[in-house]
Amino acid sequence: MQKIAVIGTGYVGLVSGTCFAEIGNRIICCDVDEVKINSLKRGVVPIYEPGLKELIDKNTAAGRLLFSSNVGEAIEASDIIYIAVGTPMSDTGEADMRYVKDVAKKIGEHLNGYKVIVNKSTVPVGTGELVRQIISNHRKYPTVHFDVVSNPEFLREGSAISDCMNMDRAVIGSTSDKAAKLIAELHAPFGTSIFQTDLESAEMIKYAANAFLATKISFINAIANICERVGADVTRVSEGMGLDSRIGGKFLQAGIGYGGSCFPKDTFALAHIADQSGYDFELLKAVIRTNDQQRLLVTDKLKQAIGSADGKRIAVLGLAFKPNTDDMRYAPSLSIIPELVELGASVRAFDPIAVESAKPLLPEEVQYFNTIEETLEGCDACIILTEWPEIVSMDLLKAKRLMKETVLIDGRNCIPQQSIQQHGFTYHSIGRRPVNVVGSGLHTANF
Ligand SMILES: NC(=O)c1ccc[n+]([C@@H]2O[C@H](COP(=O)([O-])OP(=O)(O)OC[C@H]3O[C@@H](n4cnc5c(N)ncnc54)[C@H](O)[C@@H]3O)[C@@H](O)[C@H]2O)c1
Ligand SMILES: O=c1ccn([C@@H]2O[C@H](COP(=O)(O)OP(=O)(O)O[C@H]3O[C@H](CO)[C@@H](O)[C@H](O)[C@H]3O)[C@@H](O)[C@H]2O)c(=O)[nH]1
Repeated sequence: MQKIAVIGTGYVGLVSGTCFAEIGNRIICCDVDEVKINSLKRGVVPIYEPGLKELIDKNTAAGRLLFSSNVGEAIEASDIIYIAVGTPMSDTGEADMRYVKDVAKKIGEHLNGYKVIVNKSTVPVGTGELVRQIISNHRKYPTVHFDVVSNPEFLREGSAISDCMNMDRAVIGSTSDKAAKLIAELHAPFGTSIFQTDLESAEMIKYAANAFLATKISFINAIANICERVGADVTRVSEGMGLDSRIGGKFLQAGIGYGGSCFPKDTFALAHIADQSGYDFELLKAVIRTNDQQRLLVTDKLKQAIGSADGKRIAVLGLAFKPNTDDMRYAPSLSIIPELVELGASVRAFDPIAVESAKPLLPEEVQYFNTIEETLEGCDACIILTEWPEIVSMDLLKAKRLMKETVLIDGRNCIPQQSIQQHGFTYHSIGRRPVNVVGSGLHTANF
């Protein structure tokens, strides 16, 4: 049993802290946000993540998982300190390091014995060294030692607990073999394979992994755009490509591009790190540009289908950046809906979970509904932005009866081809070819 303080109870701190408690450690999840900590103490979980509330309840009841807004006390009472604070995108695109620096200072001030400081936040190369310096500069007891480890997090929102419990690998970077071994042992109950390396390489692995996944997405989106022009079907193309084990089928789902709390900011941050190092990462900059352009396709396709959006009633299904989360960070809906409102459309929105997080971020003219059916009533077109299971399996026959015009813009290529064929929608996708159109070069069809 290790005594661990996890500093920062955002997505990563809360999920990884809870998973470390689940395997028998004593965890104090701490945060400067007292409102968040107080709600966690009352059993109210501030984020939506399947299975998280149940796991938190179980581990708090067992006394293994505690919450505190006294960060200093949590540091003093622990042997391993995980830094899991945010590193958001700054105005200039680089990672904003102010929270990591604040925490490092706090650790220095409360270093009352040997501790291993582990960085879980996604940070530029060199942060481990920076953290070491800040702690040293603020040490109350200069003879007390500590080691710094980089252990980046690879969980995905929506499947975070399973990702944490069944990691493909734990990346552990440190200059201290003793500290690296301690963190490797911490992961043993998960059965995780360990990849041990130096501090700087561990920090780079996280950015490189996210940038590579983002590249796969932008690549398949570019292929989808070509498919539309030449009459191929991107779904079949990505399936066929993915069967090559050197390529793999994951992250080849074409659509309106990536959003979320990580890919947008981490691609920008890596491009910035590259610039600073004197290397112009043109490839990554093209990935970012392709992603920005991809979400513009929605309104282009809408105009193509219904002409002007002015005065039209448009249903938007799905607001979160992906299913199974209420996270709205860099969600495509945040740029597409304001554009629709600007074009004069009356927007009716549905999301099974994310409405409350979305409302403050969207124009006040947007109307929200509790069911897909209510949302679709009298609409001139329906746009799918998130592939929630209830949206993917919506009753298209009912939808057809409720809507004024049966126009469907599927930004996630998620509606089964057969359903579209059966129900006579004017269907626009991102590079899919309707099943009954052979070799026509068309990407839209009226059945
Ligand atoms: N969200 C993800 O899915 C994910 C996955 C892998 C890695 N990451 C990385 O992990 C880090 C955390 O991401 P997140 O989404 O959990 O962040 P978040 O922004 O949701 O939460 C960060 C938390 O840190 C707290 N905090 C800020 N300064 C603090 C301080 N001085 N002391 C104590 N608490 C403080 C904030 O109040 C907030 O609750 C980021 O670097 C991110 O890139 C995120
Ligand atoms: O084939 C695909 C796969 C994903 N996406 C989009 O890409 C974004 C990110 O999806 P996903 O990676 O599933 O979610 P995140 O929770 O953002 O997780 C990513 O970002 C985290 C934070 O760094 C990392 O820990 C994870 O490993 C990494 O997958 C979402 O908008 C998805 O819709 C696609 O468009 N096509």
